[in-house]
Amino acid sequence: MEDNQPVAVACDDEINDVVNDVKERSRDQREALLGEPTCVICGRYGEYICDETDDDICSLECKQTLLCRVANRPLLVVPPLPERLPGADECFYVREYGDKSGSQSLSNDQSDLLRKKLEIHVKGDVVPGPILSFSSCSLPQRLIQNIESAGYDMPTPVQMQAIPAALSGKSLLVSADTGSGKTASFLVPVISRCANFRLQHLPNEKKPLAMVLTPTRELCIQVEEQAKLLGKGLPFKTALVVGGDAMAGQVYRIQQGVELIVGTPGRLIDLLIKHDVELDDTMIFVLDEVDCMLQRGFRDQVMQIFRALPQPQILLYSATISQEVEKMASSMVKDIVVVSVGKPNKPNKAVKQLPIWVESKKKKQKLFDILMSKQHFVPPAIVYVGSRLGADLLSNAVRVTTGMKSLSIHGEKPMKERREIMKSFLMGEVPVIVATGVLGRGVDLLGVRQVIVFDLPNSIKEYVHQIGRASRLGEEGTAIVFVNEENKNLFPELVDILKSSGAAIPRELINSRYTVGSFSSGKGYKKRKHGC
Ligand SMILES: Nc1ncnc2c1ncn2[C@@H]1O[C@H](COP(=O)(O)OP(=O)(O)OP(=O)(O)O)[C@@H](O)[C@H]1O
Repeated sequence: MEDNQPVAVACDDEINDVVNDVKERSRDQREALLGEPTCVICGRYGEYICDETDDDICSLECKQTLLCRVANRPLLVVPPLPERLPGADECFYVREYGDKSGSQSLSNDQSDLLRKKLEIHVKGDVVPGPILSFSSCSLPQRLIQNIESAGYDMPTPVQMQAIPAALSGKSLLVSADTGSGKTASFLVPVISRCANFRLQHLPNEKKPLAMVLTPTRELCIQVEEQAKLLGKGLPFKTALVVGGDAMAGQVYRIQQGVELIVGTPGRLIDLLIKHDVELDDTMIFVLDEVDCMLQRGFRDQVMQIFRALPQPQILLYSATISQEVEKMASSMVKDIVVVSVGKPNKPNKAVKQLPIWVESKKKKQKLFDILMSKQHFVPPAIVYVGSRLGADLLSNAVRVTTGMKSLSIHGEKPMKERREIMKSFLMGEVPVIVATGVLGRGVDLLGVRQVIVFDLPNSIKEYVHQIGRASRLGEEGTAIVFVNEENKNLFPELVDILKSSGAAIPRELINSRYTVGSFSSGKGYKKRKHGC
């Protein structure tokens, strides 16, 4: 594949198959699963988008009903778009006091003070200062309404800095705690720039304008769902491109015209190779969980997609970013701005870590004890294990021993089942989920306040992400962590993390010969006073 060339090769037969696949009747369409768009008429799977209204629909039949309804609807019921949105390359950030929204923007000194107070660190030239409200950076009015409807009264610190910086067109490498609102901090500028672009250019041009890649299907589903919510009523459509769902529907959706593609790298490459998708208007490329996306395994696919794009603005995000990732990011684009909020690569302070020394053969019993203890178990909880088979076996054992409903989730399960499991977990029907790394990063599991790390992952980075599932936006959560000699490779870093979080450290971990060196220069760790 040549640099900057579309990856895809047209295949008319396949495209015809896709077009012919459109469902005629509502009853031909299946029920919607968790995270999928739903038909605005009948509630089934919203596989298509009605061009005239921008609504999700399941079939030609429902499209017809929708159009009839809209034709009879009083005019004002359809929310009006703002008369004129600012251009994509206009400066969105208002520096003076008292912009037209009535909100205030900050002087340079005030910006510096606010950054210091909120631990916002910025490296790079001419970076716009932080914003104090969503209305102070000239977002489309409808987007501001959608942000309000989502219940976001104020931007979080990472949003305060990353939104104006991304709106100014700069490429960013952003790190901030798990659960700190990073997703909206890239979606808001993506939606704003895409909607403005569409309003200013030929209405019949429908090539994708932005792309978000993430490592797992679950995370893609969630990001697309949030993008749809925030982009509602704007010229902003999305396509989800993940394995396990039929490619035909995904291709059809893209060919109908979308602004944003959210996908996993493998399926996206596959789709781009087999189908003709023109990427020459794609102006924003987002890598969520960038450290994972630039690791061996994903890196080649990610770079292949990146090279097919015409020098887009890049937005790279994670809670854990190493110097190596920073170097790679700088090699992707010149003048990248680095934003970090709080202490990089550290666990979220709102998660209380409770490490327990448990020999491998006793781990199961320890888990059952916790799950059966009213004092220690806080459902719904996620139990992280190291293997797919381990996840199946352990959730089975939890069911048999505790009598509690428990399900496992991992990459070998079919997509449909994974969606259903997530749905019943999020609806509170299942108190325990045993998961591999597929639920370790990025997923926003509202309601989860307890994580049990049964098998420590291979790296401390993954550990930081896993325990991060126990807290969203600073709400307190706990992470019970099983440790034993088998995790000796992680001891120095683990002890470091536990020390810096003020967690009690098990005696066996402190005394281990694999740890001892790491204490020689350290101070102030807490010794465990009570056994768990
Ligand atoms: N400004 C805001 N006000 C209120 N809630 C918000 C705001 N921004 C985001 N949220 C909510 O906070 C939660 C966490 O956000 P999000 O999932 O984006 O975190 P994250 O930083 O991406 O975490 P992770 O690193 O774990 O992926 C979500 O439920 C989101 O809807």
